[in-house]
Amino acid sequence: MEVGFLGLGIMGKAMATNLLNHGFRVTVWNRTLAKCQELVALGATVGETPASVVAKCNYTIAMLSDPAAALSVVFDKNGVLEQIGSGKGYVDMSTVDAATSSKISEAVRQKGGTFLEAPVSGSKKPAEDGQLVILAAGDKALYDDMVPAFDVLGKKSFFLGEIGNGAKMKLVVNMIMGSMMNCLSEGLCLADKSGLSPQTLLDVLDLGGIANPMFKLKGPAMIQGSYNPAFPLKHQQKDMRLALALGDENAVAMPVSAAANEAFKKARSLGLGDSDFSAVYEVVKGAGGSGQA
Ligand SMILES: NC(=O)C1=CN([C@@H]2O[C@H](COP(=O)(O)OP(=O)(O)OC[C@H]3O[C@@H](n4cnc5c(N)ncnc54)[C@H](OP(=O)(O)O)[C@@H]3O)[C@@H](O)[C@H]2O)C=CC1
Ligand SMILES: O=CCCC(=O)O
Repeated sequence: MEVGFLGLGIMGKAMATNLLNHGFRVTVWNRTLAKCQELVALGATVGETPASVVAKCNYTIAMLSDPAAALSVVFDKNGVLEQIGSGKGYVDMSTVDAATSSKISEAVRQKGGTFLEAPVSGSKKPAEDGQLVILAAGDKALYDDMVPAFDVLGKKSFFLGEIGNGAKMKLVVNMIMGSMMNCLSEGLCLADKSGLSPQTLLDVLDLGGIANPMFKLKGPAMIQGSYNPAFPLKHQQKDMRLALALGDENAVAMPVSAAANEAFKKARSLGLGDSDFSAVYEVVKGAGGSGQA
């Protein structure tokens, strides 16, 4: 199967590499074109623009940072829309809001193409290992066509129905994850300040009912103050912002998530946007450290 791939950031690079390793023919494009060279070494071909990738491939996947990037790659000059049409499918796996996804879907369909949103749960390592969870919605025939690629990229894919449902599911999941990360940060801080070992706290958590892979993976690095980005904090804050807007639309009060969003915003203001999202621990430590015991 031949696929185009737009966006070679942390996730896109891992996903495109995986497809190449499994025998897919892949044509890549990235805004910073130099980043394509690593993929060329693995057998990829380079497209000079998103439009040229779509012209070459019947199926094109995008993995871009945020709604602005997702829209730009489709609607701007040399964008996807210039070449999309009958017989061509476009699959956006970026995390965006439902309105962004709907706008892209309508434009692609107006040109005769098909569209699927397919954001993913799982980070850099699951992307490298083909263990993502794919949350697809939109054109069912395109979903069926993409199953061979999804089987390589993920351990499970869901088809969630109409456009917007994949985006919303992803935002709900990441809203929960961002709140949990803040809660873990407060717990580590509280353990430390009250004379307990943060590592022992992690050991206790891992044996109980709230054990989870995120605490197990991120906790030890947080204790070391190490925030090598797997999931950049600026993207987690974007997801909190979009999830809170979804709560607003649906009149759902989310005070816990709103507080978590403030902590991520604060972290961004401290220059931690490109660090891993677990760097929100630095904000919690700062707040916790300013007063008397
Ligand atoms: N990292 C993770 O753990 C996960 C991330 N996601 C989601 O996947 C998406 C990608 O994440 P990730 O790979 O981590 O992000 P990165 O920041 O590593 O990569 C972002 C990509 O978007 C491109 N980009 C940014 N702005 C524009 C623009 N205006 N026009 C064209 N291209 C643009 C970048 O190009 P350039 O190289 O030129 O900057 C790069 O290819 C995000 O929506 C994120 O929320 C989902 C699940 C997990
Ligand atoms: O959007 C990023 C999700 C990261 C994860 O699921 O671990």
